[in-house]
Amino acid sequence: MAAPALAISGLSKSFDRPVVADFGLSVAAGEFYALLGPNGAGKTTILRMVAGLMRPDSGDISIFGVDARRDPVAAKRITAWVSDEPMVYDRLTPLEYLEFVAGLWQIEGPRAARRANDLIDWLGLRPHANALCGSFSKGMLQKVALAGALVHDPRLIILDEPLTGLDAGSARQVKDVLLDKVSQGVTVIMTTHILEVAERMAQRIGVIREGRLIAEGTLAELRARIGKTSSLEDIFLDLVGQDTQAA
Ligand SMILES: Nc1ncnc2c1ncn2[C@@H]1O[C@H](COP(=O)(O)OP(=O)(O)OP(=O)(O)O)[C@@H](O)[C@H]1O
Repeated sequence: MAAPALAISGLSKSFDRPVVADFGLSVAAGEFYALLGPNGAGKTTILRMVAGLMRPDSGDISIFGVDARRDPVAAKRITAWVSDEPMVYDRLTPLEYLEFVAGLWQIEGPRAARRANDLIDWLGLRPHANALCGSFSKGMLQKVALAGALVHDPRLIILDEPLTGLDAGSARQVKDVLLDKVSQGVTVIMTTHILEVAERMAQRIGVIREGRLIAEGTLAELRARIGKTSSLEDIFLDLVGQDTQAA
Protein backbone atom coordinates (compact mmCIF):
# COMPACT_ATOMS: atom_id res chain seq x y z
CA MET A 1 0.00 0.00 0.00
CA ALA A 2 1.28 3.50 -0.82
CA ALA A 3 2.62 5.53 2.10
CA PRO A 4 0.32 8.30 3.30
CA ALA A 5 1.29 11.84 2.34
CA LEU A 6 1.58 12.60 6.03
CA ALA A 7 1.60 10.26 9.01
CA ILE A 8 2.07 11.70 12.49
CA SER A 9 2.04 9.69 15.70
CA GLY A 10 2.69 10.48 19.34
CA LEU A 11 3.68 14.07 18.56
CA SER A 12 4.18 16.20 21.66
CA LYS A 13 5.54 19.67 22.36
CA SER A 14 5.59 21.71 25.54
CA PHE A 15 6.61 25.31 26.09
CA ASP A 16 5.78 26.50 29.59
CA ARG A 17 2.92 23.96 29.40
CA PRO A 18 1.99 21.09 27.03
CA VAL A 19 0.74 22.57 23.76
CA VAL A 20 0.69 19.44 21.57
CA ALA A 21 -0.11 16.20 23.35
CA ASP A 22 0.28 12.75 21.81
CA PHE A 23 -1.06 14.08 18.52
CA GLY A 24 -1.71 11.69 15.64
CA LEU A 25 -2.86 12.30 12.08
CA SER A 26 -2.85 10.47 8.77
CA VAL A 27 -3.55 12.19 5.46
CA ALA A 28 -3.73 10.18 2.26
CA ALA A 29 -1.93 11.13 -0.94
CA GLY A 30 -4.06 13.44 -3.05
CA GLU A 31 -6.30 14.49 -0.19
CA PHE A 32 -7.39 18.05 0.64
CA TYR A 33 -7.41 18.17 4.44
CA ALA A 34 -8.47 21.12 6.62
CA LEU A 35 -7.32 21.52 10.21
CA LEU A 36 -9.66 23.54 12.38
CA GLY A 37 -9.34 24.58 15.98
CA PRO A 38 -9.82 27.53 18.29
CA ASN A 39 -7.06 30.12 18.77
CA GLY A 40 -4.12 28.60 20.59
CA ALA A 41 -5.20 24.99 19.91
CA GLY A 42 -1.72 24.13 18.61
CA LYS A 43 -2.32 24.06 14.84
CA THR A 44 0.63 26.25 13.86
CA THR A 45 2.92 24.46 16.31
CA ILE A 46 2.02 21.09 14.78
CA LEU A 47 2.53 22.30 11.22
CA ARG A 48 5.82 24.00 12.08
CA MET A 49 7.08 20.68 13.46
CA VAL A 50 5.93 18.90 10.28
CA ALA A 51 7.73 21.51 8.17
CA GLY A 52 10.93 20.95 10.16
CA LEU A 53 10.93 24.44 11.66
CA MET A 54 10.48 23.34 15.26
CA ARG A 55 11.82 20.31 17.08
CA PRO A 56 9.17 18.05 18.67
CA ASP A 57 9.72 16.77 22.22
CA SER A 58 8.68 13.35 20.98
CA GLY A 59 6.79 11.63 18.19
CA ASP A 60 7.16 10.52 14.59
CA ILE A 61 6.49 12.42 11.38
CA SER A 62 6.58 10.65 8.05
CA ILE A 63 6.06 12.38 4.70
CA PHE A 64 5.42 9.96 1.83
CA GLY A 65 7.35 7.40 3.85
CA VAL A 66 10.30 9.73 4.51
CA ASP A 67 11.13 10.07 8.20
CA ALA A 68 11.04 13.87 8.49
CA ARG A 69 12.96 13.93 11.78
CA ARG A 70 15.79 11.69 10.55
CA ASP A 71 15.98 13.00 7.01
CA PRO A 72 14.65 16.57 7.06
CA VAL A 73 16.27 17.54 3.76
CA ALA A 74 14.57 14.71 1.84
CA ALA A 75 11.27 15.61 3.53
CA LYS A 76 11.63 19.29 2.62
CA ARG A 77 12.31 18.42 -1.02
CA ILE A 78 8.77 17.10 -1.35
CA THR A 79 7.02 19.54 0.96
CA ALA A 80 5.94 23.16 0.70
CA TRP A 81 5.36 25.28 3.78
CA VAL A 82 3.36 28.49 3.46
CA SER A 83 3.32 30.51 6.67
CA ASP A 84 0.63 33.00 7.60
CA GLU A 85 3.37 35.63 7.75
CA PRO A 86 4.75 35.81 4.21
CA MET A 87 8.48 36.44 4.06
CA VAL A 88 9.89 37.55 0.74
CA TYR A 89 12.78 39.84 -0.09
CA ASP A 90 11.65 43.47 -0.35
CA ARG A 91 14.33 44.41 -2.86
CA LEU A 92 13.52 41.67 -5.36
CA THR A 93 10.72 41.58 -7.91
CA PRO A 94 8.45 38.49 -7.84
CA LEU A 95 10.26 37.16 -10.92
CA GLU A 96 13.68 37.66 -9.31
CA TYR A 97 12.46 36.12 -6.04
CA LEU A 98 11.05 33.04 -7.76
CA GLU A 99 14.20 32.54 -9.82
CA PHE A 100 16.24 32.91 -6.62
CA VAL A 101 14.13 30.26 -4.85
CA ALA A 102 14.39 28.01 -7.91
CA GLY A 103 18.18 28.35 -7.67
CA LEU A 104 18.07 27.18 -4.04
CA TRP A 105 16.41 24.02 -5.31
CA GLN A 106 19.05 23.67 -8.05
CA ILE A 107 16.55 24.51 -10.76
CA GLU A 108 18.64 26.70 -13.03
CA GLY A 109 18.54 28.86 -16.17
CA PRO A 110 15.67 28.58 -18.62
CA ARG A 111 13.88 25.97 -16.49
CA ALA A 112 13.87 28.33 -13.52
CA ALA A 113 12.65 31.23 -15.66
CA ARG A 114 9.87 29.08 -17.15
CA ARG A 115 8.77 27.84 -13.72
CA ALA A 116 8.80 31.40 -12.31
CA ASN A 117 6.81 32.79 -15.22
CA ASP A 118 4.23 29.99 -15.06
CA LEU A 119 3.65 30.67 -11.35
CA ILE A 120 3.44 34.43 -11.93
CA ASP A 121 0.68 33.87 -14.52
CA TRP A 122 -1.08 31.22 -12.46
CA LEU A 123 -1.40 33.51 -9.45
CA GLY A 124 -2.33 36.61 -11.44
CA LEU A 125 0.90 38.42 -10.56
CA ARG A 126 1.85 39.35 -14.13
CA PRO A 127 1.01 43.09 -13.80
CA HIS A 128 3.38 43.26 -10.81
CA ALA A 129 6.05 40.85 -12.04
CA ASN A 130 8.70 43.55 -12.32
CA ALA A 131 7.80 45.71 -9.31
CA LEU A 132 9.73 45.41 -6.05
CA CYS A 133 8.06 43.14 -3.46
CA GLY A 134 8.69 45.86 -0.86
CA SER A 135 5.88 47.89 -2.41
CA PHE A 136 3.33 45.04 -2.22
CA SER A 137 0.21 44.68 -0.08
CA LYS A 138 -0.08 41.72 2.30
CA GLY A 139 -2.30 39.86 -0.17
CA MET A 140 0.19 40.25 -2.99
CA LEU A 141 3.04 39.15 -0.72
CA GLN A 142 0.98 36.13 0.29
CA LYS A 143 0.64 35.14 -3.35
CA VAL A 144 4.37 35.63 -4.02
CA ALA A 145 5.16 33.48 -0.96
CA LEU A 146 2.77 30.79 -2.20
CA ALA A 147 4.40 30.88 -5.64
CA GLY A 148 7.81 30.57 -3.96
CA ALA A 149 6.63 27.52 -2.02
CA LEU A 150 5.48 25.82 -5.23
CA VAL A 151 8.65 26.37 -7.29
CA HIS A 152 10.12 22.93 -6.52
CA ASP A 153 6.89 21.10 -7.41
CA PRO A 154 6.14 19.73 -3.92
CA ARG A 155 3.94 16.67 -3.43
CA LEU A 156 2.61 17.94 -0.11
CA ILE A 157 1.58 21.57 0.41
CA ILE A 158 1.03 22.75 3.99
CA LEU A 159 -0.54 26.15 4.49
CA ASP A 160 -1.23 28.07 7.68
CA GLU A 161 -4.22 30.39 7.24
CA PRO A 162 -3.49 31.03 3.56
CA LEU A 163 -6.57 33.16 2.94
CA THR A 164 -6.31 35.60 5.84
CA GLY A 165 -6.15 39.17 4.63
CA LEU A 166 -6.81 38.32 0.98
CA ASP A 167 -9.51 40.16 -0.94
CA ALA A 168 -12.20 38.10 -2.66
CA GLY A 169 -10.38 37.98 -6.01
CA SER A 170 -7.04 36.96 -4.52
CA ALA A 171 -8.69 34.40 -2.24
CA ARG A 172 -10.41 32.88 -5.27
CA GLN A 173 -7.09 32.69 -7.16
CA VAL A 174 -5.36 30.96 -4.24
CA LYS A 175 -8.27 28.54 -3.77
CA ASP A 176 -8.28 27.74 -7.49
CA VAL A 177 -4.52 27.10 -7.46
CA LEU A 178 -4.89 24.72 -4.50
CA LEU A 179 -7.83 22.86 -6.06
CA ASP A 180 -5.89 22.62 -9.30
CA LYS A 181 -2.95 21.13 -7.43
CA VAL A 182 -5.21 18.57 -5.73
CA SER A 183 -6.68 17.63 -9.12
CA GLN A 184 -3.09 16.90 -10.22
CA GLY A 185 -2.66 14.50 -7.29
CA VAL A 186 -0.87 16.87 -4.90
CA THR A 187 -1.85 16.69 -1.20
CA VAL A 188 -2.94 19.89 0.52
CA ILE A 189 -3.25 20.40 4.28
CA MET A 190 -4.31 23.77 5.56
CA THR A 191 -5.47 25.46 8.71
CA THR A 192 -8.30 27.91 8.46
CA HIS A 193 -10.72 29.80 10.67
CA ILE A 194 -12.96 30.30 7.64
CA LEU A 195 -15.25 27.33 8.15
CA GLU A 196 -16.98 27.85 4.83
CA VAL A 197 -13.64 27.29 3.08
CA ALA A 198 -13.09 24.03 4.92
CA GLU A 199 -16.65 22.99 4.20
CA ARG A 200 -16.40 23.70 0.48
CA MET A 201 -12.85 22.67 -0.29
CA ALA A 202 -11.69 19.94 2.07
CA GLN A 203 -12.39 16.27 1.59
CA ARG A 204 -11.70 15.66 5.27
CA ILE A 205 -11.69 17.95 8.25
CA GLY A 206 -9.82 17.54 11.54
CA VAL A 207 -10.73 19.47 14.67
CA ILE A 208 -7.96 20.20 17.18
CA ARG A 209 -8.40 21.38 20.73
CA GLU A 210 -5.64 21.75 23.29
CA GLY A 211 -3.14 19.99 21.07
CA ARG A 212 -5.23 16.90 20.41
CA LEU A 213 -7.32 15.76 17.47
CA ILE A 214 -10.80 15.56 18.98
CA ALA A 215 -12.75 14.76 15.79
CA GLU A 216 -12.06 13.99 12.16
CA GLY A 217 -13.90 12.99 9.05
CA THR A 218 -15.86 14.17 6.07
CA LEU A 219 -18.48 16.79 6.76
CA ALA A 220 -21.11 14.03 6.60
CA GLU A 221 -19.18 11.94 9.11
CA LEU A 222 -18.80 14.87 11.49
CA ARG A 223 -22.52 15.59 11.15
CA ALA A 224 -23.34 11.96 11.91
CA ARG A 225 -21.09 12.05 14.95
CA ILE A 226 -22.87 15.08 16.33
CA GLY A 227 -26.23 13.69 15.18
CA LYS A 228 -27.35 16.92 13.60
CA THR A 229 -27.93 18.18 10.10
CA SER A 230 -26.22 21.41 10.93
CA SER A 231 -23.56 23.63 9.38
CA LEU A 232 -19.86 23.06 9.96
CA GLU A 233 -19.93 26.09 12.25
CA ASP A 234 -22.55 24.43 14.47
CA ILE A 235 -20.59 21.15 14.43
CA PHE A 236 -17.32 22.92 15.22
CA LEU A 237 -18.78 24.93 18.10
CA ASP A 238 -20.55 21.86 19.40
CA LEU A 239 -17.34 19.79 19.33
CA VAL A 240 -15.15 22.43 20.86
CA GLY A 241 -17.79 23.63 23.33
CA GLN A 242 -18.84 20.13 24.37
CA ASP A 243 -15.27 19.22 25.14
CA THR A 244 -14.76 22.41 27.07
CA GLN A 245 -17.66 21.45 29.32
CA ALA A 246 -16.34 17.91 29.63
CA ALA A 247 -12.93 19.28 30.63
N1 LIG B 1 7.60 29.67 20.61
C1 LIG B 1 6.66 29.62 21.56
N2 LIG B 1 6.95 29.80 22.85
C2 LIG B 1 6.02 29.73 23.83
N3 LIG B 1 4.72 29.43 23.58
C3 LIG B 1 4.36 29.25 22.31
C4 LIG B 1 5.30 29.31 21.23
N4 LIG B 1 4.63 29.04 20.06
C5 LIG B 1 3.36 28.84 20.41
N5 LIG B 1 3.18 28.95 21.74
C6 LIG B 1 1.93 28.76 22.47
O1 LIG B 1 1.40 27.51 22.08
C7 LIG B 1 -0.02 27.58 22.00
C8 LIG B 1 -0.48 27.11 20.63
O2 LIG B 1 -0.10 28.08 19.67
P1 LIG B 1 -0.34 27.87 18.12
O3 LIG B 1 0.18 29.07 17.42
O4 LIG B 1 0.20 26.55 17.72
O5 LIG B 1 -1.94 27.80 18.06
P2 LIG B 1 -2.91 27.89 16.81
O6 LIG B 1 -3.88 26.78 16.95
O7 LIG B 1 -2.14 27.96 15.54
O8 LIG B 1 -3.64 29.27 17.11
P3 LIG B 1 -4.25 30.39 16.13
O9 LIG B 1 -5.50 29.82 15.57
O10 LIG B 1 -4.53 31.51 17.08
O11 LIG B 1 -3.21 30.72 15.11
C9 LIG B 1 -0.41 29.02 22.33
O12 LIG B 1 -0.79 29.09 23.67
C10 LIG B 1 0.88 29.79 22.10
O13 LIG B 1 0.94 30.91 22.93
